[in-house]
Amino acid sequence: MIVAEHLRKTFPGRGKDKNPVIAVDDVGFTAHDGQITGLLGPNGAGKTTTLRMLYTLMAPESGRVVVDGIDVAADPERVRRNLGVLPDARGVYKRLTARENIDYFGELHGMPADAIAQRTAKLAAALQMEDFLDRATEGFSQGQRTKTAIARALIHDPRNVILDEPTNGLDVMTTRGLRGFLKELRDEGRCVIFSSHIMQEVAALCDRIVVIAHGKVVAQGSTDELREQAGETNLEDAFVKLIGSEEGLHA
Ligand SMILES: Nc1ncnc2c1ncn2[C@@H]1O[C@H](COP(=O)(O)OP(=O)(O)OP(=O)(O)O)[C@@H](O)[C@H]1O
Repeated sequence: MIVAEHLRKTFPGRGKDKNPVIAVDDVGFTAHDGQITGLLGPNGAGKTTTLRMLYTLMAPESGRVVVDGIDVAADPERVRRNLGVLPDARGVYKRLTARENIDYFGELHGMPADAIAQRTAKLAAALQMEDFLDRATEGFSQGQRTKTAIARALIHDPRNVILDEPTNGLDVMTTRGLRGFLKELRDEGRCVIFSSHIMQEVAALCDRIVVIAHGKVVAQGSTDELREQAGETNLEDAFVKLIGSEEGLHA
């Protein structure tokens, strides 16, 4: 379970505009085990910055993150052992094959070789990676790189999974496959959080949706609860009302 409490992050102004950028402003939500939680918001809403604070890459200016009862600021190492992260920059090593990329992370987590091999086989089957598993990742398509980065993030079988825009740039079939995979992770009882700027994406997949705009949580709940909060029967109308724009409505 991941709890975000009153998170705030400001960046100094750069260039001509010296005003600081308030990227995240009092963001709070709980992502439960056995559920998929979606962070939905338009470009620049603060999703990536929020996720970076959740997965210990960036310290919040105020507020805190608690993962499975552990305060991230107090014991980031322990938290990281129970997190699988797909960052916004996928960053696969291009000289290595997909399998070597995955193995490397398994080794960093101190896993024995046979456990790495077994887990890789399971992930490669679930993500339909068998065709390219032993190819060097240089020249990989965006979907192949994303799948490699997801498998690498999950090699150590983490209880909590955080994915930044996992379906970005993926084709319809790959997206369908990935959705099924995320549902499996949820059904295994894991806590899954992902960000997206596409309403249909989160509506199709998430048990809970946290709607973020201009660094703030403007609404959260199930799709039914969001419709109710917005006073709209149509989900699309509800999102437009909550976010205040039509951005992100069309995939
Ligand atoms: N390192 C940084 N330095 C300065 N400003 C930043 C930095 N990181 C993020 N920002 C600003 O903070 C705001 C939130 O950015 P963030 O990347 O969190 O949004 P997002 O919701 O993930 O957007 P997108 O969907 O476009 O990826 C934006 O205005 C962005 O320009």
